[in-house]
Amino acid sequence: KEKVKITKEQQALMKVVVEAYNRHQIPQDVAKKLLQEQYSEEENFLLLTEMATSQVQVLVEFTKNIPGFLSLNHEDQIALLKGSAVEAMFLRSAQVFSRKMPNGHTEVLEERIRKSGISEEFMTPMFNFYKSIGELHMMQEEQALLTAIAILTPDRPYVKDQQAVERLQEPMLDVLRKLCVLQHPQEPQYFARLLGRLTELRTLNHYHAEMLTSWRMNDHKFTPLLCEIWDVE
Ligand SMILES: COc1ccc(-c2nc3ccccc3n2[C@H](C(=O)NC2CCCCC2)C2CCCCC2)c(OC)c1
Repeated sequence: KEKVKITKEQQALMKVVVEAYNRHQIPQDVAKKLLQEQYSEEENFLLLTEMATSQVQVLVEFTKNIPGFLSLNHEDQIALLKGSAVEAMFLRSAQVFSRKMPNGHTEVLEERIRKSGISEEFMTPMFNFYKSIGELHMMQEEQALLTAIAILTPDRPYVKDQQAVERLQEPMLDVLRKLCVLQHPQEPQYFARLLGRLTELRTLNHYHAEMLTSWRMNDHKFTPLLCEIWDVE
């Protein structure tokens, strides 16, 4: 049985990505806000657009710290950010949702989200994803690397130099694979399950614009940054 070993370079790569991931956290905690009180559908939509706008800004800062990202062709940098922003947002939401909370808080949070204004048909795929992320009990290193791997997806629309993106994504996949073997020795399939979540994320991408436009309220207003990143307005 070959002894899996994380090299010095891989340790350094992981350290850079995890520190960037932890540095760029959402300013105030949306879960706390949602647990404090019930908001109207309009207030919830505003809260979502505010949180999502700040999350996109945080995502850009995180991405700039991914080794090699800033050396990519500039149009490709934009294509990767635009292509992964919604996935990164749902990945972050899933992590917020599956955080350990005092008894009963997760149920209250789920109820508040169910009643937030989002239409019924999207609840199942969204909560299935949140729960499948929760079941993995991901460490922060795994969360950071998985987010970087999602951003560095070579086959996003309009990416010209896919090989250059693959060359950045592969070392992340290698260190994540080794980390999974070392942290979850009893579960050889754990790495494959993590990557399976990225496939599930892509389906949420597909629903995203409709989730927003079908929010139970009139006159959905978006910030200019969200209009750029989301396919709305
Ligand atoms: C497009 O449709 C939707 C629907 C629900 C969510 C969602 N899922 C959540 C799970 C845990 C906590 C918050 C959650 N949220 C909204 C939010 O604020 N999401 C933030 C986005 C940036 C990263 C941190 C989370 C809430 C939902 C309740 C009403 C107010 C917004 C969502 O987040 C993409 C997008």
